Amino acid sequence: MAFLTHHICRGLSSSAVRHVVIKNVTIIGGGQMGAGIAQVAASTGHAVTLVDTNEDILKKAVKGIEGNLKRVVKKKFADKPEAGEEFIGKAMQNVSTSTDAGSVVQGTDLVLEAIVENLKVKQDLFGGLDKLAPAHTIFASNTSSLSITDIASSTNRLDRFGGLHFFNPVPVMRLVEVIATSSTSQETFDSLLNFSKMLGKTTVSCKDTPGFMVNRLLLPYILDAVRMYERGDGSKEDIDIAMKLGCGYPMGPFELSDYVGLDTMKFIMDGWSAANPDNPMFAQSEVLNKLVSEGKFGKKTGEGFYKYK
Ligand SMILES: CCCCCCC[C@H](O)CC(=O)SCCNC(=O)CCNC(=O)[C@H](O)C(C)(C)COP(=O)([O-])OP(=O)([O-])OC[C@H]1O[C@@H](n2cnc3c(N)ncnc32)[C@H](O)[C@@H]1OP(=O)([O-])[O-]
Ligand SMILES: NC(=O)c1ccc[n+]([C@@H]2O[C@H](COP(=O)([O-])OP(=O)(O)OC[C@H]3O[C@@H](n4cnc5c(N)ncnc54)[C@H](O)[C@@H]3O)[C@@H](O)[C@H]2O)c1
Repeated sequence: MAFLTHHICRGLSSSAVRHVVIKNVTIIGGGQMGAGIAQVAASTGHAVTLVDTNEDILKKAVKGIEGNLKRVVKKKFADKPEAGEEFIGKAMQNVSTSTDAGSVVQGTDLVLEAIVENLKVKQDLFGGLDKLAPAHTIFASNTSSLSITDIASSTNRLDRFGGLHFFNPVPVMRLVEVIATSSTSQETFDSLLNFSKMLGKTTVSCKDTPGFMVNRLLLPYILDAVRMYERGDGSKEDIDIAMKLGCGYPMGPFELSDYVGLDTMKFIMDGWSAANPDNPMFAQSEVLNKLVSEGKFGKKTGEGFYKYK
C-alpha cells in the first residue's frame, strides 16, 4: 500500500484556510475515467491506488496508462527520450492496484470514485468505505450527473464530501468541475480545488445542481441530436459533420456518444428520466435502448452508433 501523507497547510496567505493536501489517492473504478485520472495523478507525483472488481480489468487499465503515457512523452520529451523514459518510470511507480477498496483506504487522503453511473451502487460503495477510511479522508465522486448530496447521504462525512467531475479523455481535457454541496466544508472544497490544480487542470466551481455546468448544456444537445436522427431529419453522419464543420466541435454528437459510452449515456438518461418523468427530453430513446441491449456500447466494445473494428 502506498505511504500515508496528511499535511495541514499552515501559514499560507491570510485568506487561505487549513486544508488537507492530497498526496495519496484511492481511485475506485479502473475504466476509462478512473484509469485516466490515475494516469494524470500519478504523473503529477501522487501515490495512486487504483481499485476495480477484478485483476483483468486492473491489468488492462495499467497497460492503458502506460500506453497513454508513451503518447504524452512522445510530445513532451520529443528531443529527450531518456528523460521521457524516466518520466514514465516515475509515474508507473506511483501506481498500485487492488481489488479490495476496504483494505487500501486506511492510508489515503482522497477516495475518488469513478464506477458505474448508478446511485445505489455508488451509495453502497461510499457507505461501506466511510466506516474504514480515516477521519481526515475526503470522499469525491466523478459522477456525470447524479446528485452529490444524494451520493454523500450514505456516509457520515457530509462536510468531507464533494464532486470532482473530469472529462474524457482525462489526460487531454483541461477542465475539472469542482462541486460543493450545501454541507461541503470550505476546507474540503479548497483541498479538491488544489488537487485539481496540481493535476494541471483548470477548475470551475459548481453548485450541486443537475448536470453541474457542462452536462446541463451537453445533455440536451446530445439528446436532441438522437431525436433528430430518430425522426429521420438527418443521417448520423451528416449531423456529426454539421456540428464539426458548422460549430468547430472536435467530434459530432454521435461520435462523442460512442466515445463517452452508450451504457453510461443510458444510465445518465435513465437517472434524469426518473427525476423528470414528465419532461419529453428524457423520454426513452428506442435507438439508444436497442444498441445498449445488444451490448453495443460504443468505442469500448467496438461498435455503437459506428463500427470501430
Ligand atoms: C446523454 C448524456 C451525454 C452526456 C455525457 C457526459 C459525459 C461526461 O460526464 C462528460 C464528458 O467527459 S463529455 C466528453 C468531453 N470530451 C470531448 O468532448 C472530447 C471531444 N474530442 C476531442 O477533443 C478529440 O477528438 C480527442 C482529444 C479525443 C482526440 O483528438 P484527435 O485530434 O481527434 O485525435 P488524436 O490525434 O489521436 O489526439 C489528439 C491529441 O490528444 C492526445 N491523446 C488523445 N487521447 C489521449 C489519452 N487518452 N492520453 C494521452 N493523450 C491522448 C493524442 O496523443 C494527441 O496528442 P498530440 O500532442 O496532439 O499529438
Ligand atoms: N465516460 C465518460 O465520458 C465520463 C466522463 C465523466 C464522468 N463519467 C462518469 O465516471 C464514471 C465512470 O465512467 P467510465 O466511463 O469510466 O465507466 P467505465 O464503464 O469505463 O468504467 C467503470 C469501471 O468501474 C468498475 N466498477 C463498477 N462497480 C464497481 C465497484 N463497486 N467497485 C469497484 N469498481 C467498480 C467497472 O468494473 C469498470 O471498470 C461514471 O459515473 C460516469 O458517469 C464518465
